[in-house]
Amino acid sequence: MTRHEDNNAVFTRRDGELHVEGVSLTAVADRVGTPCYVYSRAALEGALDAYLDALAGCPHLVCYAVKANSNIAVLDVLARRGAGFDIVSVGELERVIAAGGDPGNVVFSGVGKQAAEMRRALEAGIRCFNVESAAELELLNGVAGDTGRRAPVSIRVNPDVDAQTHPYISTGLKENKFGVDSDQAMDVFARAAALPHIDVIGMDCHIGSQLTQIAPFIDATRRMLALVDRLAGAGIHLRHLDLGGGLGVRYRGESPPPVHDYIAALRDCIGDRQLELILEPGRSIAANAGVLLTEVLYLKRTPAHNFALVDAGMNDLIRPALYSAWQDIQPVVEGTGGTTAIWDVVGPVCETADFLGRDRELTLSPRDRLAVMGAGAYGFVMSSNYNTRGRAAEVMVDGGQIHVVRERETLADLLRGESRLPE
Ligand SMILES: Cc1ncc(COP(=O)(O)O)c(C=O)c1O
Ligand SMILES: N[C@@H](CCCC[NH3+])C(=O)O
Repeated sequence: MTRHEDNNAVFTRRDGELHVEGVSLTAVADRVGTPCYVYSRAALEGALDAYLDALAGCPHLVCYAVKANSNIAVLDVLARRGAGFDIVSVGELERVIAAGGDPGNVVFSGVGKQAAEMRRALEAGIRCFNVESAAELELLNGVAGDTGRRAPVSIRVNPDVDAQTHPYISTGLKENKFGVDSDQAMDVFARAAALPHIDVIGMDCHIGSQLTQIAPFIDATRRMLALVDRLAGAGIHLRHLDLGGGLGVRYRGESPPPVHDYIAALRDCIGDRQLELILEPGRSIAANAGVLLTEVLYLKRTPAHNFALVDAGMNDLIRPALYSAWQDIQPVVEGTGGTTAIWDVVGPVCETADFLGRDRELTLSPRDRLAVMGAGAYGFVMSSNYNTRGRAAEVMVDGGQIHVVRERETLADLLRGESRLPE
C-alpha cells in the first residue's frame, strides 16, 4: 500500500470475489461468521497519512475523532502512525489509553462533561479541554483547583455557518446546542483568562459532518480567525486553532474535496499567524476503511416488493434508518447466479425502518454474502442490542492476516447485570 491511495483501493475484486488487502471477504465470513465489521489497517493508515502529509511544514496535531470508530485496534493503528485523539467522554479516554495512545495528544470535546470525567482527564494529563459553555468553564476551574492542577482550555465557538449537510449532523448553526455563541465568545475568553486554575490555550469549532464543499470550512475559519485577532488585541494570545472534523467522503455520487485541497485552503486562511493547527477528522479517516459483512437469509418476493432478508439489521448499522443514508451494497462473490431483481435489503429487526438499502439491483441467492461499503465510521459504534441481538464481531485485516479485534457478543454478554425481582 503506497501512501495517499484512495481507501477504496484496498477493497478490490479479484476473480469476481471481493477482497480487503490480501484477504477474501469469504475467508473472513467463513472464519468469523456474519454479521461482522471488517476494517483495513492500510486504508486507515493511508487516510491518516493524507492529513499528515498535507500538514507537513505547519505546526499541527491530527486528533482522530474517536466517536467515529472507537475499536481499540483502530486507535492503536492510528496512534502508532502519529495521531492524537478527539474524545467526548471519559470512556473514550480510557480506550485511547488502553490502545497505547498518549493522553498528551488528546483533546476533550462534548457539551456535557461531568466533574468526574474532568478529574480523570486532568489526572491523565490531556492536551486540552474543548469547553462548550460558560457554566462548564466554571465547573472545570473548580475541579482543577480541587485537584491542584491547571486545566488547559480551548473555547469552542459556534461560528453560525451553514455546513450544508444533513440537519441531524449540522453543528455550527446558532440554533445548535454546540459551542459558545460567537457574540458571547469574547466575554467567555476574558472570564477564562481571569480564572485561577485555567490556562487559555486555544479556540475550536466543528460545524458539522459529511461536508462535501470547502466553502463552509473557509467561512468558519475566517470567523474564528477574526476572533483570534481580536483576542490578541485584548492581550489573550492563543497557541492553537482547532477546526474540528467534518470532511465528507464518497458514499455514492458525492465529490468531497481531497484532503490536500481542504488543508491547503485552511493553511492559506491562517497565513503567517503563529498558530498550531489541530484537526479532528473522524469519518474521512475511517468510513471507507471498513465494510459490514452480512449473509442473505431469505428471499421474499411479494406483488409490491422484493425483500432480501439479511442477518444484519438496523441495530448493527443505523445510518440508513436514521439519516436515510445511502451506502453501497455489493455481493462478496459475483457471477454465481441467483435471481436478478430490484431488492430492498432488510434486516431481522421488527421495524419497518430496518433496511440497509432500498431498490438495489442485485443477483441473489440465499446464503450469499453481501458487503455494505463505507461502514468503517459511525457503524459499529452506533450499534445496539435492540431485539436482544448481540453486537457484531469486528475484524482488522492487515496484509494477509485476519485479526478478530472484538468478539461477537454472546447471550451471556447481553444478560449480564440483569436480574429478577426477589421472591
Ligand atoms: C467535536 C467534533 N469533532 C470531530 C467530529 C468528527 O467529525 P467527522 O467524523 O465528520 O470528521 C465530530 C463529529 O461530527 C465532532 O462533534
Ligand atoms: N453519526 C453521524 C455523524 C455524527 C457526527 C458526530 N458529531 C453519521 O453517521 O453520519
